[in-house]
Amino acid sequence: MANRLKADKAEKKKPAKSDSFKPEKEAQVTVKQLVKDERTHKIAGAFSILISLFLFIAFASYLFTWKEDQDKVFRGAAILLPAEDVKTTNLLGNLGAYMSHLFFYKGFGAASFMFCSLFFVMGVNALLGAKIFNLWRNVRYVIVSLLFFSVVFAFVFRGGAFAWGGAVGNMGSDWLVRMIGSVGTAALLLLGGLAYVIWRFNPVFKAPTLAKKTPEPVKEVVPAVVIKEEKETPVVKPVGNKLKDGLGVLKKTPIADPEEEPMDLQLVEKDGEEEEEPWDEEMEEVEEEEEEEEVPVEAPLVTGKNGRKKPDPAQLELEIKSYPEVDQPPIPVEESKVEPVISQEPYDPSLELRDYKFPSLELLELHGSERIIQDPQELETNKNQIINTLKNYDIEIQKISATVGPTVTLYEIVPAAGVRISRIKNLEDDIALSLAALGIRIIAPIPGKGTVGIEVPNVKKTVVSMRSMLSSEKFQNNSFSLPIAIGKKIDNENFIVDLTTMPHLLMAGATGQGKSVGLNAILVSLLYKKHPSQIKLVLVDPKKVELSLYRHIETHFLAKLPGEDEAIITDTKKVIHTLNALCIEMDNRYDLLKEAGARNIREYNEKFIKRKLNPQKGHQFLPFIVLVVDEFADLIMTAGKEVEMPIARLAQLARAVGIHLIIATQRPSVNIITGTIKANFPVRIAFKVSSKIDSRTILDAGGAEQLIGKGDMLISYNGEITRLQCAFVDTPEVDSICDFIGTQEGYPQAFFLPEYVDEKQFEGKELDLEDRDTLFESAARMIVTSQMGSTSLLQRRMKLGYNRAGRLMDQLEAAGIVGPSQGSKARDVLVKTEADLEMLLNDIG
Ligand SMILES: Nc1ncnc2c1ncn2[C@@H]1O[C@H](COP(=O)(O)OP(=O)(O)OP(=O)(O)O)[C@@H](O)[C@H]1O
Repeated sequence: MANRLKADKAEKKKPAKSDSFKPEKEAQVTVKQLVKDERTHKIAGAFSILISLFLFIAFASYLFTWKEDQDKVFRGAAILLPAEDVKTTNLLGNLGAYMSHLFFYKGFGAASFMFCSLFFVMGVNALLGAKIFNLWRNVRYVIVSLLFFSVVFAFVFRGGAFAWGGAVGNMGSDWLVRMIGSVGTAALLLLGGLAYVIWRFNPVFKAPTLAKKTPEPVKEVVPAVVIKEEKETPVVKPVGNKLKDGLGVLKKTPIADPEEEPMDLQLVEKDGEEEEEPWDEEMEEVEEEEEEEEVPVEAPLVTGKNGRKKPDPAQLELEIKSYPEVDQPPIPVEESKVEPVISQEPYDPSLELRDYKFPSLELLELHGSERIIQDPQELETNKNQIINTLKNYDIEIQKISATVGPTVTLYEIVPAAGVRISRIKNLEDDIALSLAALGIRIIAPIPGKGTVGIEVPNVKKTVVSMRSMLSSEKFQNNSFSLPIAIGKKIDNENFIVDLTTMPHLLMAGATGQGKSVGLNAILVSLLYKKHPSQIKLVLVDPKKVELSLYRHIETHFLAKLPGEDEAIITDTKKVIHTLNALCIEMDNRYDLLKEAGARNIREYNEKFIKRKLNPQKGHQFLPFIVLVVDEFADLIMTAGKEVEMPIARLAQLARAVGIHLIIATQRPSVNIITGTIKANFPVRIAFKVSSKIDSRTILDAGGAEQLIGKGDMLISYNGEITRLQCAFVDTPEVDSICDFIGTQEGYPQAFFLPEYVDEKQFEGKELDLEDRDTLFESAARMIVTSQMGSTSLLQRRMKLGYNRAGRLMDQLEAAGIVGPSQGSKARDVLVKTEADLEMLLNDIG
């Protein structure tokens, strides 16, 4: 330390004789050391403050006593000598009178008060050992003010007896009057003063708008609330629109998609408006300066004149009406007025990767002809066989129709009057046996139809290419938050749904039946529709090969634990950590939502985009997180409850905060797909499984054992079981998509999940400052900068679990940075400035 001036070396050299009992000797202290010593600084600081006070009192007193003392102080410094018997009336005696005379009369007049402020600033900085005030700025101000005001005072009070401007002021004023005359001097000084005020405060000069009629919403925008809101977030200005619309380039969905989109499998929903909506706006940051705080208020007017960004009135009105409730809670009236301003400058989460290009459909292949092959011969044979078989069981048919799908054909039968459908259901196995064909599934009755369905595999099957699914109208123009193209139904309708409405997905199937292809289809759908800022994937792949292709997109789309090399998790221990980290992320997100008064991620992000949430308080745009586990059985076998519990917790609660799970398993037995898991995964997919029991475990119904493999699947969705042919995307296609994305500029690193620390590691450990948490210093800085001793703030900002954040807080308390816990209230922050903190951190080393 600088203030430790005892010389250790000199002491060491001394023999341990009688000398050792002597007190330590003062070492030679050089002037340089003395000047650097902090005690010297403190003394100088205190002295400087004292001078400032002294001058202030003396000057103030001088204002009243100058007349009486003037003839005495004219005698000069002699009045300070002991021999002189002179007594002045200044409150601070002869010295006070003399100094005031010096500063006022011979110096700068009343402007001399500026010296008090200068000494005060220097004193405070030196005494506290921190740059509380910017010294050079103050010196500049003082010099300019001394010169300016002394001249102004001298000019204004010309001819007065009191030295308002002092010698310097008089000199300046006289010179100016000689040069440009009195009027010129007055004008010049006025201009000088005005120029300073304009430069410093940049006031708004408004020409009276007599004839102009400003549109109402813009006029309403001025209330104080707007200024306050915009103050908290950096102001950004949209300057362009980059939405691409050409062939082969997919349109993006808006970030704040409606989460509760009703699922209608029959209707292809098109949202024409979406194509026109600007999405990816280039934005440029405007420097945040106190003086420019009014810019947001003026912004709509200014940008309104800019041809590119001027919203037409209809659009404005639409925006106001579209979010009436979101703005309600705090101050309904003001908020609705605020709306038009904010919506003009929304936050753009894609800004950081504004040049990101979505993969084009050219990267996908068409696997064979997309045309469904209808073989009339085959249809006729099957029809006859069905009729004959049923006749054998005394079941008469009224009508039979066929729908040819990509893999199977559905024969729909209307039984003759009097035939009970339950009878056909009971004969299901016998009929299947008689038809002697693989993959027959009988649906009796077809829900909502009162007919019986018999699905018979086609001899020639059609591969459903991912490309045809993604180029479909339904995929391109939907308003789903997380659209996934799964496959084609028997009637050739594309099965495209919103993952957020599922909200989680369980997938099972024996080996080689199409699970991995199914997972790829889902992931590819998401990659085609989502910007890297909108979604993050957590990939768990115990088999180590299935998902490894996605490592190329790590910095774009993957999330991982801090400090991990690999983003794709293959190790069971790390899976447990990751799942727990996701639970922490979920809890943190719930805190954010609560604070924002939002019910789900959609509302939250909407508010964030509209800049209604302050990033300083830990708010940020929340991307969706999709956890994909390929081979869940392996994990459950090795880690059991440790995996099951966090998965169940996430499945129960994570939907509202935008975390969705997709879990695949080869072994759909009851000890793997437990009741807890099943209860929380309402949507389940079954590829071909080896037994009816397995089928029941997944779907609560048989049938999956009769599928024919190669992506033939059943999905239990909304209480209905539908047969689909899964979309096919081959490994090279996935590879080229990942390559295409991977070669583009990504974020500096993968998205970090909160750090999860196994509490067992800390058990029994004493709180020891020597053994501080690695995040101690960053936590200390964050707490001191924000001056909020809140554990939940630490949790959110640093993405920590409650326990770790709590431990950090205890360590900060032990280090004297925050005060003791005060229950639900935030702790007091004892260190007030960053400089103090740096000193403290240095001290505790
Ligand atoms: N939707 C599909 N359309 C056409 N063929 C498919 C489809 N899905 C899978 N296949 C065929 O089945 C093969 C095996 O599929 P996949 O690798 O997805 O099986 P899996 O269930 O993941 O197997 P494992 O559990 O052993 O990894 C694929 O290589 C492909 O030839």
